[in-house]
Amino acid sequence: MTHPSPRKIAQRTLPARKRIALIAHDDKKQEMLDWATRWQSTLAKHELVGTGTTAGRIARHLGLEVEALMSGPLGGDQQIGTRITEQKLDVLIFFWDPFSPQPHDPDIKALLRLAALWNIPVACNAASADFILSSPRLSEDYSIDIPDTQDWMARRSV
Ligand SMILES: O=C(CO)COP(=O)(O)O
Repeated sequence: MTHPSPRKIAQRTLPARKRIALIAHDDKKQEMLDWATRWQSTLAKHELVGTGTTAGRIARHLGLEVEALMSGPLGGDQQIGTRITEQKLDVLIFFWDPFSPQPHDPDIKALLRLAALWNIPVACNAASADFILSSPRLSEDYSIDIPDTQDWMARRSV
């Protein structure tokens, strides 16, 4: 059964101090480290979280505090997705690898779906991540449209 898309929207405010998720697939980890090194002082002003291996490497190499969730193949992408759904994450930086199939491909697809659904800024490569990190909105409160969950539930008849 297909569901209609949400009809009514609500707002939520992304705080000035953003909760930013950092994730990179193995062949993209060095690129993520290089990118994070360029943005180190900016990233240090925000709250960082990541899938296990990515978070560990960024914390070790850059000396930044990064909350490490489970490694991606063990469910880390789903944990990040849960944070998005619970409105506890504001930005997703995910350098996924377009050349290597991943055992947890359904989890990756689910994460990207939730990021699209909940309208948070997402970067899947370094250029997009540069745009997000250089935006003045990164360090300001910023209001986004999200689905109105109460309206959605009220219209469900099953
Ligand atoms: O697989 C990942 C994202 O899909 C990343 O997981 P790790 O950071 O543990 O390598």
